[in-house]
Amino acid sequence: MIVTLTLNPSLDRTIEIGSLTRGAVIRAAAAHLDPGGKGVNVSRALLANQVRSCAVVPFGGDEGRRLVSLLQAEGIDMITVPVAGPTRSNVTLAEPDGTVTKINEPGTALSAEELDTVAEAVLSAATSADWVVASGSLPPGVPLDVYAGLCRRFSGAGINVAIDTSGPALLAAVAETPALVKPNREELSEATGLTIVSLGDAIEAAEILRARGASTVLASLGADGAVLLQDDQIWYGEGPVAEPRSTVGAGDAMLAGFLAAGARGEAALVEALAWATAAVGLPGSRMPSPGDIRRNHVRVTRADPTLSLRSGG
Ligand SMILES: Nc1ncnc2c1ncn2[C@@H]1O[C@H](COP(=O)(O)OP(=O)(O)O)[C@@H](O)[C@H]1O
Ligand SMILES: O=P(O)(O)OC[C@H]1O[C@](O)(COP(=O)(O)O)[C@@H](O)[C@@H]1O
Repeated sequence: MIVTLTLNPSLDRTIEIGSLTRGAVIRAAAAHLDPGGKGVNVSRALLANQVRSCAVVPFGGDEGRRLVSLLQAEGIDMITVPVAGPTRSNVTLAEPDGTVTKINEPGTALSAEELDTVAEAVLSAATSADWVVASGSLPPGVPLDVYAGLCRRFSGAGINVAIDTSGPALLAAVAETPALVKPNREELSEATGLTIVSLGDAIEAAEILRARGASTVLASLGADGAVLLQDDQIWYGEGPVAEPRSTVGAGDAMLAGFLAAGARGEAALVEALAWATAAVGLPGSRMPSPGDIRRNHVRVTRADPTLSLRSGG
């Protein structure tokens, strides 16, 4: 069983447009509303593929109630924690060539009492968990070491913790030896100060995170695929997407696929890439179901550090 924690969930509105012109009136071709936030999406992807999970979700205001009703409609197993501030809304502008522009609100502050209640919910759900996934940005006022505290709490209890966040919260968590971190290219670069233009740069940055405490690093590299550093092995993989619709949630689908496949080695990386590339082909942040996921187009090999990355760093 996999417990996910999303301290800063969102209502995700994805608006499909022809092209983005600042200052213009842009007529949208389509719009999608999805429940969002990184841990929420991991749970949605797991549910869509019949893997048991429990999502811990603070919610507030009209937006929060809408979020909970969307998650209920999907049949998500969750522990919801009512909080005073309204849940945020995040907007993505998606262009036909796959370019996305994301506007993520900061979210509203959680009080110390609310945070304690959320932490208790995670502890109670985690009694039967193999993994706890702590994912996404922190709302204002939440201590930057909150994920680090979870790592300390659960590594003592023999429960694996996966972290997908950025900035100081990522650095603090890495120091508490999480089983897994899933940075994207920007997060890797920010965490290490390295500019990442080749696979070798990404590997060097991931090695730094491992030296600081992360056991396994699954680094996603956008259209360039992903690299996995685990034990003494380094795997690289990618998969083509015939028609990109929206990359929102692709990283979350990747993490879900990796965990669903047992979180080890080449086979788990293939699964992670199959789920991520399937998500890119779906509108909004829709999570892929078994019928969307194709594994035979994913190529995973031993990593060649000299490989140049195509997409911008
Ligand atoms: N434009 C794209 N084309 C093909 N695959 C993509 C594209 N963008 C993302 N992906 C897939 O989704 C995964 C996660 O995307 P990425 O942007 O790195 O993470 P995040 O969504 O966490 O920022 C990538 O490793 C890749 O497999
Ligand atoms: O917590 P953050 O970093 O603001 O990110 C939240 C956003 O990320 C998402 O979880 C998508 O994440 P990815 O595209 O990184 O997989 C959205 O659902 C949500 O709006």
